[in-house]
Amino acid sequence: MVSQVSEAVLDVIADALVDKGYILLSDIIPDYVSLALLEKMQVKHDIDFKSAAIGRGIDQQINTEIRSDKISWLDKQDHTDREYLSIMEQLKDGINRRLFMGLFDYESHYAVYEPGAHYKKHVDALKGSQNRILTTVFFLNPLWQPEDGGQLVIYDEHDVALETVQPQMGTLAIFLSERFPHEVLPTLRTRNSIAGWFRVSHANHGF
Ligand SMILES: O=C(O)CCC(=O)C(=O)O
Ligand SMILES: [Fe+2]
Repeated sequence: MVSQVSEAVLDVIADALVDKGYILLSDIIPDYVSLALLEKMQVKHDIDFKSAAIGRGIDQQINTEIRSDKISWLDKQDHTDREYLSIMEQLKDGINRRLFMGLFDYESHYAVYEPGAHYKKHVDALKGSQNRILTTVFFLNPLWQPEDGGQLVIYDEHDVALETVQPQMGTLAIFLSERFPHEVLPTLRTRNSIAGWFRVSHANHGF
């Protein structure tokens, strides 16, 4: 079954990206999809999650002072992943139709933050190199409490905190990758999420 994102929701997302550059949504991904994704993460855990690296290409390195999550990339061939990716595809097309952003593809990974893990403040798009335009973070943690930590804090260009997002099951954050520094506060509970990036192609970007 492929779930549909309504035109009205796509309008809301596009308007928010123009007005503020980000949006937090809580009911865009159906529960049966979120539950399947969470179940898959829990089953896969310790099988092929790898320590996440920072940087790109030959500069890539693991630095647990900066980030200490473990990741596994989504795969179009997988039935459960495909359900999520098809919703992201609808977002891509809907946003492109409204805002002409030229979003071209989407890469995403599951991420597990074990107790104590965090990701220090950073910006997802390093000048020009990866063509990341829009970041998505989808959270898969039922019954999260503020005292569990692990919040996603989104800052503005002047490092003023704009939002402190609880990583609650079903919440999707979308923000412009170059504009918003953000961090994951140390978590006290195992924290599951899917981080993803809509990118423009090299050809579109003029490199
Ligand atoms: O999981 C989150 O809340 C954000 C993760 C993140 O910033 C990243 O993977 O780049
Ligand atoms: Fe990030």
